[in-house]
Amino acid sequence: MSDVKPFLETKDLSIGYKTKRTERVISTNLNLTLEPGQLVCLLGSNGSGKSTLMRTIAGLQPALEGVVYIGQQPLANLKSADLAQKLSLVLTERIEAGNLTALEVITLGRTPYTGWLGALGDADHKKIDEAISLTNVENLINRKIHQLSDGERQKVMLARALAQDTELILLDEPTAHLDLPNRVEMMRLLHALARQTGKAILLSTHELDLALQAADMLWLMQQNGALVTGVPEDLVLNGAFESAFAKSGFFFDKSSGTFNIYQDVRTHSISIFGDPMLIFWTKRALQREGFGITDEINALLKVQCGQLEGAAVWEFISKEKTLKYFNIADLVSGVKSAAK
Ligand SMILES: Nc1ncnc2c1ncn2[C@@H]1O[C@H](COP(=O)(O)OP(=O)(O)OP(=O)(O)O)[C@@H](O)[C@H]1O
Repeated sequence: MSDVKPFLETKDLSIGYKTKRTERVISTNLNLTLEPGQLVCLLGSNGSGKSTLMRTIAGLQPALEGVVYIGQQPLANLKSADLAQKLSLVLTERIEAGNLTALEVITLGRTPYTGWLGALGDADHKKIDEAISLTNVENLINRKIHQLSDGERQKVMLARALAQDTELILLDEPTAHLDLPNRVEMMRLLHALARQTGKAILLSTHELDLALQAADMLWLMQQNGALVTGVPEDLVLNGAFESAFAKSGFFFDKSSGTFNIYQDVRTHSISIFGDPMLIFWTKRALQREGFGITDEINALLKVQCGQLEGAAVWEFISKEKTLKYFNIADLVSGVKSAAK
Protein backbone atom coordinates (compact mmCIF):
# COMPACT_ATOMS: atom_id res chain seq x y z
CA MET A 1 0.00 0.00 0.00
CA SER A 2 1.25 3.44 -0.91
CA ASP A 3 1.33 5.97 1.94
CA VAL A 4 1.27 8.91 -0.50
CA LYS A 5 -1.73 11.10 0.23
CA PRO A 6 -3.88 11.33 -2.91
CA PHE A 7 -4.77 14.77 -4.26
CA LEU A 8 -8.15 13.40 -5.28
CA GLU A 9 -10.20 10.59 -3.87
CA THR A 10 -13.77 9.49 -4.43
CA LYS A 11 -15.69 7.31 -1.98
CA ASP A 12 -18.69 5.33 -3.22
CA LEU A 13 -19.38 8.08 -5.71
CA SER A 14 -22.42 7.86 -7.99
CA ILE A 15 -22.66 10.22 -10.92
CA GLY A 16 -25.55 11.18 -13.14
CA TYR A 17 -28.44 13.58 -13.53
CA LYS A 18 -31.36 14.19 -11.24
CA THR A 19 -34.44 16.27 -11.79
CA LYS A 20 -37.49 16.48 -9.53
CA ARG A 21 -39.06 13.52 -11.28
CA THR A 22 -36.25 11.52 -12.85
CA GLU A 23 -32.83 10.22 -11.99
CA ARG A 24 -30.40 9.14 -14.69
CA VAL A 25 -27.56 7.17 -13.11
CA ILE A 26 -24.42 6.99 -15.24
CA SER A 27 -22.02 5.16 -12.92
CA THR A 28 -22.04 4.02 -9.28
CA ASN A 29 -19.61 2.92 -6.57
CA LEU A 30 -16.68 4.87 -7.90
CA ASN A 31 -13.69 4.61 -5.57
CA LEU A 32 -10.92 6.43 -7.37
CA THR A 33 -7.63 8.00 -6.34
CA LEU A 34 -5.29 10.36 -8.09
CA GLU A 35 -1.81 10.68 -6.64
CA PRO A 36 0.89 13.36 -6.94
CA GLY A 37 2.86 13.20 -10.19
CA GLN A 38 0.35 10.93 -11.92
CA LEU A 39 -1.02 11.42 -15.40
CA VAL A 40 -4.35 9.63 -15.67
CA CYS A 41 -6.36 9.36 -18.87
CA LEU A 42 -10.11 8.93 -18.65
CA LEU A 43 -11.30 6.94 -21.65
CA GLY A 44 -14.62 5.62 -22.82
CA SER A 45 -16.85 5.56 -25.83
CA ASN A 46 -19.17 8.45 -26.73
CA GLY A 47 -21.82 9.00 -24.08
CA SER A 48 -20.14 6.69 -21.54
CA GLY A 49 -19.94 9.44 -18.92
CA LYS A 50 -16.46 11.02 -19.08
CA SER A 51 -17.68 14.63 -18.99
CA THR A 52 -20.19 13.77 -16.28
CA LEU A 53 -17.39 12.38 -14.10
CA MET A 54 -15.08 15.33 -14.80
CA ARG A 55 -17.82 17.82 -14.01
CA THR A 56 -18.73 16.03 -10.79
CA ILE A 57 -15.11 15.92 -9.64
CA ALA A 58 -14.70 19.61 -10.48
CA GLY A 59 -17.82 20.50 -8.49
CA LEU A 60 -19.72 21.72 -11.55
CA GLN A 61 -22.54 19.26 -10.94
CA PRO A 62 -23.63 17.46 -7.76
CA ALA A 63 -22.85 13.81 -7.06
CA LEU A 64 -25.90 11.57 -6.83
CA GLU A 65 -24.26 9.80 -3.89
CA GLY A 66 -20.89 9.49 -2.20
CA VAL A 67 -18.11 11.99 -1.64
CA VAL A 68 -15.33 13.60 -3.66
CA TYR A 69 -12.30 14.52 -1.55
CA ILE A 70 -9.95 17.15 -2.87
CA GLY A 71 -6.72 17.11 -0.88
CA GLN A 72 -8.43 15.13 1.93
CA GLN A 73 -11.31 17.61 2.23
CA PRO A 74 -14.84 16.87 1.04
CA LEU A 75 -15.50 18.93 -2.07
CA ALA A 76 -18.82 20.10 -0.65
CA ASN A 77 -16.99 21.75 2.31
CA LEU A 78 -14.65 23.78 0.11
CA LYS A 79 -15.49 27.38 -0.70
CA SER A 80 -15.07 28.13 -4.39
CA ALA A 81 -12.05 30.35 -3.67
CA ASP A 82 -10.36 27.50 -1.77
CA LEU A 83 -11.24 25.00 -4.48
CA ALA A 84 -9.68 27.30 -7.09
CA GLN A 85 -6.37 27.03 -5.21
CA LYS A 86 -6.54 23.24 -5.33
CA LEU A 87 -8.08 22.35 -8.67
CA SER A 88 -7.93 23.91 -12.11
CA LEU A 89 -10.09 22.89 -15.02
CA VAL A 90 -9.31 23.27 -18.70
CA LEU A 91 -12.31 22.86 -20.97
CA THR A 92 -12.28 22.34 -24.71
CA GLU A 93 -14.89 24.92 -25.60
CA ARG A 94 -13.69 28.16 -27.12
CA ILE A 95 -13.56 30.61 -24.26
CA GLU A 96 -15.04 34.07 -24.48
CA ALA A 97 -11.89 36.01 -23.72
CA GLY A 98 -13.05 39.22 -25.41
CA ASN A 99 -10.07 41.15 -26.54
CA LEU A 100 -7.63 39.75 -24.00
CA THR A 101 -4.08 38.81 -24.90
CA ALA A 102 -2.70 35.38 -24.11
CA LEU A 103 -0.65 36.91 -21.29
CA GLU A 104 -3.76 38.50 -19.77
CA VAL A 105 -5.58 35.16 -19.91
CA ILE A 106 -2.64 33.36 -18.28
CA THR A 107 -2.50 36.08 -15.62
CA LEU A 108 -6.18 35.37 -14.80
CA GLY A 109 -4.89 32.07 -13.43
CA ARG A 110 -3.60 34.07 -10.43
CA THR A 111 -7.07 35.42 -9.55
CA PRO A 112 -7.67 32.87 -6.74
CA TYR A 113 -4.65 34.40 -4.96
CA THR A 114 -4.97 38.08 -5.86
CA GLY A 115 -8.73 38.61 -6.26
CA TRP A 116 -10.16 40.18 -9.41
CA LEU A 117 -8.52 43.55 -9.03
CA GLY A 118 -5.59 42.46 -6.89
CA ALA A 119 -2.10 43.57 -7.78
CA LEU A 120 0.38 40.92 -8.82
CA GLY A 121 3.27 40.33 -6.44
CA ASP A 122 6.66 38.84 -7.20
CA ALA A 123 5.41 35.32 -6.45
CA ASP A 124 2.57 35.78 -8.94
CA HIS A 125 4.93 36.99 -11.68
CA LYS A 126 7.19 34.03 -10.96
CA LYS A 127 4.33 31.53 -11.34
CA ILE A 128 3.19 33.19 -14.57
CA ASP A 129 6.72 33.09 -16.03
CA GLU A 130 7.09 29.43 -15.04
CA ALA A 131 3.76 28.54 -16.65
CA ILE A 132 4.76 30.30 -19.87
CA SER A 133 8.10 28.58 -19.96
CA LEU A 134 6.74 25.07 -19.16
CA THR A 135 4.22 25.30 -21.99
CA ASN A 136 6.58 27.04 -24.44
CA VAL A 137 4.15 29.82 -25.27
CA GLU A 138 6.67 32.71 -25.05
CA ASN A 139 6.02 33.61 -28.69
CA LEU A 140 2.25 33.84 -28.17
CA ILE A 141 1.85 35.95 -25.06
CA ASN A 142 1.26 39.27 -26.81
CA ARG A 143 -1.24 37.88 -29.30
CA LYS A 144 -5.00 38.27 -28.82
CA ILE A 145 -6.49 35.01 -27.65
CA HIS A 146 -9.17 35.04 -30.38
CA GLN A 147 -6.44 35.27 -33.01
CA LEU A 148 -4.75 32.05 -31.92
CA SER A 149 -5.19 28.68 -33.58
CA ASP A 150 -7.00 25.97 -31.61
CA GLY A 151 -3.70 24.27 -30.76
CA GLU A 152 -2.07 27.51 -29.66
CA ARG A 153 -5.07 28.49 -27.57
CA GLN A 154 -5.15 25.04 -25.97
CA LYS A 155 -1.54 25.52 -24.83
CA VAL A 156 -2.33 28.99 -23.46
CA MET A 157 -5.26 27.57 -21.49
CA LEU A 158 -2.93 24.96 -20.05
CA ALA A 159 -0.50 27.76 -19.12
CA ARG A 160 -3.38 29.54 -17.35
CA ALA A 161 -4.10 26.36 -15.37
CA LEU A 162 -0.40 26.08 -14.46
CA ALA A 163 -0.32 29.72 -13.36
CA GLN A 164 -3.25 28.84 -11.09
CA ASP A 165 -0.73 26.50 -9.46
CA THR A 166 -3.09 23.81 -8.22
CA GLU A 167 -2.14 20.29 -7.16
CA LEU A 168 -4.77 18.92 -9.43
CA ILE A 169 -5.38 19.77 -13.09
CA LEU A 170 -8.40 18.42 -14.95
CA LEU A 171 -8.57 18.71 -18.72
CA ASP A 172 -11.61 17.80 -20.76
CA GLU A 173 -10.44 16.57 -24.16
CA PRO A 174 -7.31 18.74 -24.40
CA THR A 175 -6.38 17.13 -27.71
CA ALA A 176 -9.70 17.76 -29.45
CA HIS A 177 -9.29 19.93 -32.58
CA LEU A 178 -5.52 19.40 -32.66
CA ASP A 179 -3.67 17.88 -35.58
CA LEU A 180 -1.55 14.80 -35.00
CA PRO A 181 1.79 16.55 -34.24
CA ASN A 182 0.02 18.89 -31.80
CA ARG A 183 -1.84 15.99 -30.16
CA VAL A 184 1.45 14.20 -29.63
CA GLU A 185 3.03 17.42 -28.37
CA MET A 186 0.18 18.07 -25.91
CA MET A 187 0.36 14.55 -24.47
CA ARG A 188 4.14 14.71 -24.23
CA LEU A 189 3.86 18.05 -22.46
CA LEU A 190 1.23 16.82 -19.98
CA HIS A 191 3.27 13.72 -19.22
CA ALA A 192 6.42 15.79 -18.64
CA LEU A 193 4.48 18.28 -16.48
CA ALA A 194 3.15 15.57 -14.19
CA ARG A 195 6.69 14.25 -13.78
CA GLN A 196 8.44 17.62 -13.38
CA THR A 197 5.93 19.43 -11.17
CA GLY A 198 4.45 16.54 -9.15
CA LYS A 199 0.95 17.76 -10.04
CA ALA A 200 -1.76 15.19 -10.62
CA ILE A 201 -3.27 15.50 -14.08
CA LEU A 202 -6.53 13.91 -15.16
CA LEU A 203 -7.61 14.25 -18.75
CA SER A 204 -10.44 12.84 -20.76
CA THR A 205 -9.60 11.91 -24.31
CA HIS A 206 -10.56 9.85 -27.33
CA GLU A 207 -6.89 9.53 -28.20
CA LEU A 208 -6.57 5.85 -27.36
CA ASP A 209 -3.16 5.27 -28.82
CA LEU A 210 -1.56 8.29 -27.13
CA ALA A 211 -3.28 7.51 -23.83
CA LEU A 212 -1.90 3.97 -23.93
CA GLN A 213 1.58 5.38 -24.38
CA ALA A 214 1.54 8.35 -22.01
CA ALA A 215 -0.82 7.56 -19.12
CA ASP A 216 0.43 6.21 -15.81
CA MET A 217 -3.08 4.93 -15.19
CA LEU A 218 -6.22 4.62 -17.26
CA TRP A 219 -9.74 5.12 -15.97
CA LEU A 220 -11.87 3.20 -18.43
CA MET A 221 -15.60 3.85 -18.58
CA GLN A 222 -17.06 0.54 -19.65
CA GLN A 223 -20.21 0.27 -21.70
CA ASN A 224 -22.16 -1.10 -18.69
CA GLY A 225 -21.33 1.99 -16.60
CA ALA A 226 -18.56 0.30 -14.58
CA LEU A 227 -15.25 2.10 -14.36
CA VAL A 228 -12.13 -0.05 -14.52
CA THR A 229 -8.78 1.41 -13.50
CA GLY A 230 -5.25 0.18 -14.01
CA VAL A 231 -1.92 0.54 -15.73
CA PRO A 232 -2.52 0.71 -19.53
CA GLU A 233 -0.60 -2.47 -20.32
CA ASP A 234 -2.55 -4.49 -17.72
CA LEU A 235 -5.87 -3.27 -19.11
CA VAL A 236 -4.82 -4.25 -22.62
CA LEU A 237 -3.65 -7.70 -21.58
CA ASN A 238 -6.73 -8.49 -19.43
CA GLY A 239 -9.14 -7.43 -22.20
CA ALA A 240 -10.74 -4.47 -20.33
CA PHE A 241 -9.41 -1.96 -22.86
CA GLU A 242 -10.93 -3.81 -25.78
CA SER A 243 -14.27 -4.35 -24.09
CA ALA A 244 -14.64 -0.63 -23.30
CA PHE A 245 -14.73 0.06 -27.02
CA ALA A 246 -16.21 -3.21 -28.28
CA LYS A 247 -18.26 -2.61 -31.35
CA SER A 248 -18.97 -4.91 -34.24
CA GLY A 249 -16.58 -4.19 -37.08
CA PHE A 250 -13.61 -3.56 -34.80
CA PHE A 251 -11.11 -5.77 -33.15
CA PHE A 252 -8.20 -4.85 -30.97
CA ASP A 253 -4.82 -6.27 -31.88
CA LYS A 254 -2.97 -6.80 -28.60
CA SER A 255 0.32 -7.37 -30.34
CA SER A 256 0.33 -3.91 -31.94
CA GLY A 257 -1.90 -2.02 -29.47
CA THR A 258 -4.17 -0.76 -32.23
CA PHE A 259 -7.78 -1.16 -33.24
CA ASN A 260 -8.11 -2.77 -36.62
CA ILE A 261 -10.88 -2.43 -39.11
CA TYR A 262 -12.24 -5.93 -39.16
CA GLN A 263 -12.83 -7.67 -42.45
CA ASP A 264 -14.13 -11.18 -42.87
CA VAL A 265 -11.12 -13.43 -42.74
CA ARG A 266 -10.71 -15.57 -45.84
CA THR A 267 -10.13 -19.26 -45.55
CA HIS A 268 -6.39 -18.69 -45.92
CA SER A 269 -4.23 -17.97 -42.91
CA ILE A 270 -0.71 -16.78 -43.40
CA SER A 271 2.20 -16.85 -41.01
CA ILE A 272 4.66 -13.97 -41.27
CA PHE A 273 8.14 -14.10 -39.84
CA GLY A 274 11.40 -12.16 -40.07
CA ASP A 275 12.10 -8.46 -39.47
CA PRO A 276 9.62 -7.24 -36.75
CA MET A 277 9.06 -3.83 -38.35
CA LEU A 278 8.33 -5.40 -41.73
CA ILE A 279 6.07 -7.98 -40.06
CA PHE A 280 3.99 -5.15 -38.59
CA TRP A 281 3.32 -3.43 -41.95
CA THR A 282 3.02 -6.67 -43.94
CA LYS A 283 0.40 -7.90 -41.48
CA ARG A 284 -1.59 -4.67 -41.87
CA ALA A 285 -1.61 -4.89 -45.64
CA LEU A 286 -2.60 -8.56 -45.70
CA GLN A 287 -5.32 -8.07 -43.06
CA ARG A 288 -6.75 -5.22 -45.10
CA GLU A 289 -7.15 -7.72 -47.92
CA GLY A 290 -8.99 -10.07 -45.56
CA PHE A 291 -6.24 -12.61 -44.90
CA GLY A 292 -5.99 -14.14 -41.47
CA ILE A 293 -2.61 -13.99 -39.79
CA THR A 294 -1.53 -16.99 -37.78
CA ASP A 295 1.36 -17.81 -35.46
CA GLU A 296 1.22 -21.41 -36.76
CA ILE A 297 4.72 -22.31 -37.85
CA ASN A 298 3.42 -24.99 -40.24
CA ALA A 299 0.92 -22.72 -42.01
CA LEU A 300 0.47 -23.59 -45.67
CA LEU A 301 1.20 -19.99 -46.68
CA LYS A 302 4.13 -18.11 -45.22
CA VAL A 303 5.78 -14.76 -45.73
CA GLN A 304 9.39 -14.30 -44.76
CA CYS A 305 10.44 -10.66 -44.63
CA GLY A 306 13.90 -9.23 -44.23
CA GLN A 307 16.56 -6.95 -45.65
CA LEU A 308 18.81 -7.60 -48.61
CA GLU A 309 21.60 -5.10 -49.25
CA GLY A 310 19.69 -2.42 -47.31
CA ALA A 311 16.38 -2.94 -49.10
CA ALA A 312 13.29 -4.75 -47.86
CA VAL A 313 12.52 -8.08 -49.45
CA TRP A 314 9.65 -10.53 -49.03
CA GLU A 315 9.48 -14.23 -49.87
CA PHE A 316 6.03 -15.70 -50.24
CA ILE A 317 6.26 -19.42 -49.59
CA SER A 318 3.48 -21.80 -50.61
CA LYS A 319 3.52 -25.57 -51.12
CA GLU A 320 4.11 -25.14 -54.84
CA LYS A 321 6.71 -22.39 -54.99
CA THR A 322 8.56 -19.52 -53.38
CA LEU A 323 8.20 -16.05 -54.92
CA LYS A 324 10.31 -13.01 -54.15
CA TYR A 325 8.93 -9.42 -53.91
CA PHE A 326 10.50 -6.03 -53.28
CA ASN A 327 7.47 -4.05 -52.15
CA ILE A 328 4.23 -4.74 -50.31
CA ALA A 329 1.97 -3.88 -53.26
CA ASP A 330 3.51 -6.67 -55.37
CA LEU A 331 3.55 -9.09 -52.43
CA VAL A 332 -0.18 -8.52 -51.79
CA SER A 333 -1.01 -9.06 -55.50
CA GLY A 334 1.06 -12.24 -55.49
CA VAL A 335 -0.61 -13.57 -52.34
CA LYS A 336 -4.07 -12.71 -53.69
CA SER A 337 -3.55 -14.53 -56.96
CA ALA A 338 -2.10 -17.56 -55.16
CA ALA A 339 -5.10 -17.66 -52.82
CA LYS A 340 -7.77 -17.51 -55.57
N1 LIG B 1 -27.83 17.36 -18.67
C1 LIG B 1 -28.05 16.06 -18.87
N2 LIG B 1 -29.16 15.46 -18.42
C2 LIG B 1 -29.39 14.14 -18.60
N3 LIG B 1 -28.52 13.31 -19.23
C3 LIG B 1 -27.37 13.85 -19.69
C4 LIG B 1 -27.07 15.24 -19.53
N4 LIG B 1 -25.86 15.48 -20.10
C5 LIG B 1 -25.43 14.30 -20.59
N5 LIG B 1 -26.33 13.32 -20.34
C6 LIG B 1 -26.23 11.89 -20.70
O1 LIG B 1 -25.27 11.29 -19.85
C7 LIG B 1 -24.52 10.29 -20.56
C8 LIG B 1 -23.04 10.58 -20.41
O2 LIG B 1 -22.75 11.80 -21.08
P1 LIG B 1 -21.28 12.43 -21.08
O3 LIG B 1 -21.38 13.75 -21.76
O4 LIG B 1 -20.75 12.41 -19.68
O5 LIG B 1 -20.51 11.36 -21.95
P2 LIG B 1 -19.01 11.44 -22.55
O6 LIG B 1 -18.36 10.14 -22.22
O7 LIG B 1 -18.35 12.69 -22.09
O8 LIG B 1 -19.36 11.49 -24.08
P3 LIG B 1 -18.51 12.06 -25.36
O9 LIG B 1 -17.34 11.14 -25.54
O10 LIG B 1 -19.49 11.90 -26.46
O11 LIG B 1 -18.13 13.48 -25.04
C9 LIG B 1 -25.01 10.34 -22.01
O12 LIG B 1 -25.92 9.29 -22.20
C10 LIG B 1 -25.71 11.68 -22.11
O13 LIG B 1 -26.78 11.60 -23.04
